[in-house]
Amino acid sequence: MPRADCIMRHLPYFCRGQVVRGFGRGSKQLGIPTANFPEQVVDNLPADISTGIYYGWASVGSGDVHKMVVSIGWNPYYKNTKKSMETHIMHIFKEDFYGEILNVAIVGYLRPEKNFDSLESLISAIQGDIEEAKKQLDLPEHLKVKEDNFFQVSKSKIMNGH
Ligand SMILES: Cc1cc2nc3c(=O)[nH]c(=O)nc-3n(C[C@H](O)[C@H](O)[C@H](O)COP(=O)(O)O)c2cc1C
Ligand SMILES: Nc1ncnc2c1ncn2[C@@H]1O[C@H](COP(=O)(O)OP(=O)(O)O)[C@@H](O)[C@H]1O
Ligand SMILES: [Mg+2]
Repeated sequence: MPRADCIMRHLPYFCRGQVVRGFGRGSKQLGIPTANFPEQVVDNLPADISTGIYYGWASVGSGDVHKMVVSIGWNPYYKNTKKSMETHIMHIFKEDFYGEILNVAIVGYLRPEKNFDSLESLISAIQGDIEEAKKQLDLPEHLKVKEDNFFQVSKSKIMNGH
């Protein structure tokens, strides 16, 4: 079976988890903050979901649903030894949201993780991913996932707690 089919079989893929601290490189070095999931969430991904760069929708707590890009893997540029799953949300937040619940719906695959010979080329690749994701997410098949019950449930659950 072609590689892309293996990935697509799982999509859309929904998951939620608490936002934890990573290495603090996302915003400081790259200018692109990524909300990192705990190890447990990463370990629970389907075994055959490929590492790489994906796009989809995300919300924080019971907040609005925004476009996002997510990187799953070992960040070859930084040679991480632990697999991570990091989401950059295409939205300006007033403050950090460590400790909050991040809801993520992955709808499409962009590319495998790569190594780069400079920080500038890593940054421009990520910026290219963001532009491509924004375009893809305007397609009707992807837009409908934004309205999925997954995001509604996260709202009602949190409201019931008050
Ligand atoms: C859309 C996107 C694409 C990425 N692509 C790569 C990649 O190809 N290679 C790589 O080493 N890291 C890639 N990264 C990961 C960045 O290196 C990572 O976000 C950065 O190390 C921040 O890590 P931190 O949250 O632990 O601070 C990507 C991140 C995003 C959001
Ligand atoms: N648009 C955004 N997308 C993702 N995270 C954001 C965004 N805006 C602010 N943040 C905050 O920035 C943090 C990620 O910054 P980053 O530099 O990647 O640090 P870390 O290594 O701790 O993940 C997130 O956990 C979140 O609290
Ligand atoms: Mg991060």
